[in-house]
Amino acid sequence: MKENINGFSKLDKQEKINWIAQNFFSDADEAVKMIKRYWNADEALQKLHDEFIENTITNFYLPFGIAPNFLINKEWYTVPMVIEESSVVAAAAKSAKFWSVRGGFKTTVIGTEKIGQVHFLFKGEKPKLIQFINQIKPLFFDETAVVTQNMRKRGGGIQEVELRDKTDVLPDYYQLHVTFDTKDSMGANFINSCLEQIAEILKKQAVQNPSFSDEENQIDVVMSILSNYVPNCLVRAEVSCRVEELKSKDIEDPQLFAEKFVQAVKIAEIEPFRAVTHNKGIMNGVDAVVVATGNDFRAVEAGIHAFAAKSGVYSSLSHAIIEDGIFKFWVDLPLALGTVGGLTSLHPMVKMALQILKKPSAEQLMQIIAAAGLAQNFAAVKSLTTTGIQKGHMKMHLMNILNQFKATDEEKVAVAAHFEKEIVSHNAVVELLESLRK
Ligand SMILES: CC(C)(COP(=O)([O-])OP(=O)([O-])OC[C@H]1O[C@@H](n2cnc3c(N)ncnc32)[C@H](O)[C@@H]1OP(=O)([O-])[O-])[C@@H](O)C(=O)NCCC(=O)NCCSC(=O)C[C@@](C)(O)CC(=O)[O-]
Ligand SMILES: NC(=O)C1=CN([C@@H]2O[C@H](COP(=O)(O)OP(=O)(O)OC[C@H]3O[C@@H](n4cnc5c(N)ncnc54)[C@H](O)[C@@H]3O)[C@@H](O)[C@H]2O)C=CC1
Repeated sequence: MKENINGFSKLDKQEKINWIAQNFFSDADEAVKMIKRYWNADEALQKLHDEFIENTITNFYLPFGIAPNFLINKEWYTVPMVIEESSVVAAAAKSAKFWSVRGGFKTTVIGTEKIGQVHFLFKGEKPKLIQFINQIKPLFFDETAVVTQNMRKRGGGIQEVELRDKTDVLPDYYQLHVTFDTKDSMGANFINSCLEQIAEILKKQAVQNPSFSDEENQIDVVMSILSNYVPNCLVRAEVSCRVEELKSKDIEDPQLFAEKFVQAVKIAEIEPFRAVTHNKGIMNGVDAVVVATGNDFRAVEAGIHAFAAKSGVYSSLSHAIIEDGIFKFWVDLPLALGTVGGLTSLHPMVKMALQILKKPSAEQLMQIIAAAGLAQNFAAVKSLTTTGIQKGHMKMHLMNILNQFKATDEEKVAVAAHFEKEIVSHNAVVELLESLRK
């Protein structure tokens, strides 16, 4: 067995598959068959997917589910969700339906500012640097005009360039902290292109600046890159109703429910161990729509968790209160999203997801995703504070357990009927299957 290789990238697709099959599987032919079973029958479509990333050997399916009945700012949305975990789509759908008859979700885009930074070292006198940056600042806009012209026509572009002194935390370290509006694109490539040009302008102008010493002339640019921390690209989603209106099939005593729910959210606000799981519940909804719409889930995850820790202590992203008999539950999320660019016009299922969402702008998508996150969080915390999470989650997970034990259709029907009234557990399902098979 050979576990390392030089020049793997230069092999063709079949050679890559053979190398994997021969080195990691006792039955190489079966492994090749499995890899190819996941190829798309349409060769052009397969080629498109092959070319999204590097060293592609096959596809990896995730389910594409639908959560209907989201009423957001009085408009109906049907929300596509791509996720591997059972009960998430059901929970989102259940919450959406619940809130649709209680006024729906109200969402607001609080800001759309994106951020990028040129990180550089300057060994010299700070007042001279400040004066220099002020002097050359117009060039950052003028000399990037070609790159930014289309974005400016859309009403976006570079908003501000600010010098930030970081020498108290790292010797000689300064930043050009640049803010952008990238309209309907996430903007990573646009921002990085602008930043690299801004860095060139900075270095070129420094060399030519007569008031700098020989050392000050040599500004050392360490890197130029967007930040995925976007606290001012922020959206709020909220739901509210009179406490008594919370009464439903699972909520017999709405006052008690509301108080316990608020308490559960407070615990997530002050206790990081709980906050992480609480926020994971929010991300169940957020990530599923982020992935379905072809957005960069790593960027979204990184930015949101940094936001959750902005006070210095990791805390809940959502909040709840009861005020004057009104139950109010809301979430603030930083979300840098695109409805153009990236994979949005390339991946056929992403195009379909965006079509189902009625071709949203980036701002509309921020609001839909925030609503999906809040819906998910409501469902989870509602279950946690009433029945416990396992009842509903395991009900949805039942099919996975049955498939794991290769249950036949008849066995599935019999087991599902049995668990209509019983709580599902892995052991209970296995025992029942074994008794059916005797
Ligand atoms: C699972 C449910 C929804 C069952 O809830 P239920 O009361 O058994 O559902 P129901 O049969 O009464 O149906 C009501 C509605 O729920 C939805 N629904 C119901 N079943 C389905 C289904 N099979 N397929 C699609 N949708 C379904 C659907 O909208 C349906 O309306 P309808 O379509 O009939 O008009 C509920 O128990 C629930 O919301 N549980 C919470 C589940 C959850 O949060 N899962 C996430 C995974 S756990 C986790 O990762 C996070 C966590 C919990 O740790 C976070 C935290 O700690 O905060
Ligand atoms: N740290 C990070 O998050 C990084 C992420 N990326 C990747 O970059 C990609 C996103 O970059 P983008 O620049 O958004 O995509 P992109 O490079 O595909 O560019 C989108 C382009 O669409 C055009 N456009 C057309 N209509 C527009 C409209 N209405 N509003 C705005 N722009 C419009 C603009 O020219 C814009 O620059 C993602 O795939 C992401 O994974 C790349 C580098 C770093």
